[in-house]
Amino acid sequence: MKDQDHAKKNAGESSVDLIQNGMTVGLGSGSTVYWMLKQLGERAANGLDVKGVPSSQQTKGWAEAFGVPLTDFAHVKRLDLAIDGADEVDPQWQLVKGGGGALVREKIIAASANSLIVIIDESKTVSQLGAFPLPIEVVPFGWETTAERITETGVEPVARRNDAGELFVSDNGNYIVDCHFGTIREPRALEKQINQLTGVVETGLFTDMANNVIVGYPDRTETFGHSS
Ligand SMILES: O=C(CO)[C@H](O)[C@H](O)COP(=O)(O)O
Repeated sequence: MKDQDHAKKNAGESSVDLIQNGMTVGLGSGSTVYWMLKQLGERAANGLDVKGVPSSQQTKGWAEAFGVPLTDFAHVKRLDLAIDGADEVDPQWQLVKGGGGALVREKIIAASANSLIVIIDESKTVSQLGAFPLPIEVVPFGWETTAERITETGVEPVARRNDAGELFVSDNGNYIVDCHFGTIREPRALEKQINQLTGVVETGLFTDMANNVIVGYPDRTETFGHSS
């Protein structure tokens, strides 16, 4: 296993220690979350009473494979906590997410949780957001015009495609455009600006949402936040 994978594994596994008996937990998406799910499945098998709400079809599949009991928003209105990865985390814990294309459901889950725990390997920490292309989910109808409106923010959006070269379709049936800002100086303002554009479903900027950040290294983790 590569050092980065060890770091992701450490961060993912360590986050499970914050899950208490009886909790309902939002389950994020991505390769760091994979390790969290694996560990959570083991804890559930050993008697931890927990229910998860998955943020993507991929997460749902992994959770089922690992034996993590699942529920949905038809049955729970609030989550005790959410655990999710990120593509970039700045010193104020503003996040860029959506590299895996699950940003809309991830944000609904984060907004419904009493606490958001972000699990990352050390490579995700940045002094300023923007090097990672910001994903924006857009409605398919007239998406070209939505992309044109997004250029008002000073960026040329690039439609995400799958390996076959077709437009990538999210779990919600929408498209994603990736925006190479380079530097995002005011994440809060940019998040608001983009979300007001007609045709935009959601952006991968998650501002003022994270409560804890667990940074994984190949040999340890560091936890930052209210309970650290
Ligand atoms: O936002 C996400 C998916 O939409 C992921 O949390 C993000 O891409 C990080 O993924 P990984 O843990 O695989 O590096």
